[in-house]
Amino acid sequence: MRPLLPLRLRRAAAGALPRCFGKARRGGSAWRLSIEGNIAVGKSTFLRLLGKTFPEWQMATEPVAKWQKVQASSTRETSSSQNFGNLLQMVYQEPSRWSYTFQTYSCMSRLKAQLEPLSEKLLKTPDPVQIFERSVYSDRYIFAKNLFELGHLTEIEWTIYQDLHTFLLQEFGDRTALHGFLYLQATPEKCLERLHRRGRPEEKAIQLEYLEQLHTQHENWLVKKTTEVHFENLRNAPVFVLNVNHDFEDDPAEQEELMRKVKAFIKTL
Ligand SMILES: Nc1ncnc2c1ncn2[C@@H]1O[C@H](COP(=O)(O)OP(=O)(O)OP(=O)(O)O)[C@@H](O)[C@H]1O
Ligand SMILES: Nc1nc(=O)c2ncn([C@H]3C[C@H](O)[C@@H](CO)O3)c2[nH]1
Repeated sequence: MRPLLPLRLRRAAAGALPRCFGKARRGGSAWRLSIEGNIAVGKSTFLRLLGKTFPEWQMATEPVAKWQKVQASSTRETSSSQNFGNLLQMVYQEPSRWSYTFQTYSCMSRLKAQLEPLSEKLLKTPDPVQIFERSVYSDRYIFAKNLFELGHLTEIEWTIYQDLHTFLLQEFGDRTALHGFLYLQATPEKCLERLHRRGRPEEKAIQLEYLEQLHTQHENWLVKKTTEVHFENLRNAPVFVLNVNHDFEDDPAEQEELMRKVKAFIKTL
């Protein structure tokens, strides 16, 4: 495994002072964070709030629509109109058949999102920040790991997935690295309540037990740090835990407080 310097050391080596927020733009870079959290905890809602509060930041939503309608990527010769199916529905209906396919596809779509160049607008911003909804890391250390532990990924599938994941992340190294994580934390019961309220058809059969398993995976990776991770920069990345059990959607004071906390966290990076 090629050793990767922790990102903050690489920034320091390149002359950028990691504690100085204003220097983040040197070398055309931005502060890169991922929002992590259980299904329906409120990541998209939180991302929209961040977008409203900090319109100059660049946000990358989770590409759920692509998973719900898998299409061939278009080339000059082919049109991308053919729909090959709803992979999200397929993985929930038949997890042992479709988990490997899903994780390969979701990992690739997250990798593409993390490799997107900074927008012109962001490049003109003095303190550029990019926020991703989940990451190539949650793909492996939350979902794929959980599916393997549940027996939906076989030993051989899990081995190949991990091999591919490690290879891709080592190859793209710096370009996929994140400076920190915003972990939206709520009880699995609260997530189930929100999941039912949202009513996404593919998720109808999700039971509390699945959300409990995913909650444990998040806690082990981001809070207890007992999950074995394979990337030096990931081991050292700061995690900011935000308790979002409280329904903040109609509470502007709570929203303001959450946004203030995020800004303060970024200033510590
Ligand atoms: N803090 C909150 N208070 C009240 N309702 C919320 C809150 N956050 C989210 N919701 C509601 O919960 C539901 C799920 O939220 P959202 O779609 O943002 O979750 P998510 O974490 O992005 O889900 P997924 O894991 O599927 O991507 C939505 O109906 C949303 O309106
Ligand atoms: N199996 C599986 N692996 C993933 O990496 C993954 N990421 C998200 N999801 C599911 C959760 C929501 O239903 C829906 C939107 O987040 O997609 C995933 N499911």
